[in-house]
Formats: sequence, C-alpha cells, structure tokens
Amino acid sequence: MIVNDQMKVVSHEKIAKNIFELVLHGELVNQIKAPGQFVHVKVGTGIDPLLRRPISIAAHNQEEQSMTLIYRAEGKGTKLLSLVDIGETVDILGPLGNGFTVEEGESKTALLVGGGIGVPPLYGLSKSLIAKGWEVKHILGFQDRSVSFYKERFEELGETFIATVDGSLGTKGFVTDVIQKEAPGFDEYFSCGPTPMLKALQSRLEMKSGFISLEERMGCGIGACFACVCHKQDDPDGYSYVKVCSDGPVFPAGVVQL
Ligand SMILES: Cc1cc2nc3c(=O)[nH]c(=O)nc-3n(C[C@H](O)[C@H](O)[C@H](O)COP(=O)(O)OP(=O)(O)OC[C@H]3O[C@@H](n4cnc5c(N)ncnc54)[C@H](O)[C@@H]3O)c2cc1C
Ligand code: FES
Repeated sequence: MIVNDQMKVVSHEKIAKNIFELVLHGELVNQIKAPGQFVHVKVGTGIDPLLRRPISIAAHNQEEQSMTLIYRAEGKGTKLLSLVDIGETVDILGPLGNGFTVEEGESKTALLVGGGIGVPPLYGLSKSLIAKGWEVKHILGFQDRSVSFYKERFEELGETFIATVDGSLGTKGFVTDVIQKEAPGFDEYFSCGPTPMLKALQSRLEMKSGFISLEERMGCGIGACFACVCHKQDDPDGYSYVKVCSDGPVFPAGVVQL
C-alpha cells in the first residue's frame, strides 16, 4: 500500500562530494515489499518546488522502522533536502513502483552493476539476494574517487570492483571495461544507472538474463500523468509503452527501448 508519511530524520550525513545518506524513521517502512522500490520526497515546505523527487530506497530495517536514502545534491530540490536536520520530518510518499524480484538462488551468482546515483538500490538488493542464498559480485562505476561511496559496505557483502572515468579509484573507464577485464562469472545480472550505461551493458550481456532499473524523469510517481513513459522494445505501431513509475522502475533486460 502507498502511504504518505511524515518521517523523522534519524541521521543525515555527507558521505562523498555532494552525496548524502539520509536515514528516516516511520511506519511507511512496513509497506516496503522489494529492493529497488523508491519513494517520492517532498522537498521544501511550500509549493515551490512543486514536484516531489524520486529517490530509491537503498536499504531498510522493518524491525527498527528505518530506511536509508542516498542522494546526490545537485539541483534545487535535492540541495534543499540536504539542509534537513536530525529530528525534523520529511514528507514521503511511497513505497512506489515494482522492485527487483528476488528468487531462491542457492549455488547461483548475481552480478550487480551500478553507476553513480544508480548504486544505492543495489545495496539493499545485494543483502536480499544473499538472504536468498545467492553469491553476489558488484561492479560500481563513478565519475571519480571524490563521488564514490559505499565501497567498503559492498565489499562486506561480496567481491566488489570499482570503475572510475578518470582512474582515480579502481579500473580506469566504465563498468563495461571491468566486465571485459575481470570477466566475473555469474548467472544473472541486476543493474541500475544512467541510460547510456544500461544500454551498453545490455548489449554486452545480450546472451545473459538480467534486470535493469530505469531513472526516468517523473511527475506524479503513481501512474497518472504519463511523464515517465518509455516505449517497449517490441513496439511495431508506436503505441506499446510502459510507465516507469508504476510498471517499473525495474524491468527484465530487453523489454524497454533505451
Ligand atoms: C526511480 C528513480 C529512483 C532514483 N533514485 C535516486 C537515488 O537513489 N539517488 C539519487 O541521488 N537520485 C535518484 N534518482 C534521480 C533523482 O530523482 C534526481 O536526481 C532528482 O530528482 C533531481 O532533482 P533536483 O532537485 O536535484 O534537480 P532539479 O533540476 O531541480 O529537478 C527538476 C525536475 O527534474 C527531475 N529530475 C532531474 N534529474 C532527474 C533524474 N536524473 N532522474 C529523474 N528525475 C530527474 C526532478 O525530479 C524534478 O522534477 C532517481 C530517479 C528515479 C526516477
Ligand atoms: S510519473 Fe506520472 S505516470 Fe509515471
């Protein structure tokens, strides 16, 4: 069920350049069904900015009713969010969308590939996969070392490779360069990040089964406004589309035109 909760800020820390980790407490957490779901965050107190900001749930703890969001303070809304203090409340709508399906994975290996602000939902996903018996490997891509985060957290869960565009951390280049160089063995892949990264990954891993999570611009977040529509791969007449907010944001690889 989607709820609107005034969630209390438990902690709020800068963890890399312009990257913040926000831990919130509230009953909304009881409704979270799957890793990869997101919430719609109201930033500021008045009507400006009008639109909520979609942010993935990076992790949650149902017993403690807490959830972690990791976001980049970039534009007007996320910069406003970065000013929120411990003890204050944030207006959150969610959980929204369909997350990653996590099946039993005894003796199977998952490759999790994240780019930039697409990395956060993979942290909760990795934990859920491990709980279902999967071995996990991670490839995380960042612009450079200064904006990288959660390297050690992912390393605690499984083998972790980093790629940075300028080579200041890990392999110089993109996540696809790591795949080519390290050739990690795996059964299925799970990915979230910018569209060009997802496109390159999908084409390189064409023969593998996988899931991708899209970060399309959104309006309502609940399937009512059509702001987040994407065409399906198989779309002969131009009318076959999905709404990323309510049909996704997670889709099997190959379903959506990137
Ligand atoms: C399903 C989903 C999950 C996401 N998860 C995360 C996350 O975990 N961490 C994180 O840092 N970011 C995440 N994003 C991207 C995040 O929503 C945008 O970075 C953010 O909305 C930008 O807002 P702003 O106030 O900084 O920028 P502004 O320029 O002020 O935003 C103006 C408008 O454009 C939209 N917008 C701008 N950039 C994006 C973008 N890249 N994607 C979608 N909408 C955008 C804003 O929501 C807003 O409506 C996610 C996006 C989606 C769709
Ligand atoms: S954001 Fe309104 S339909 Fe998806």
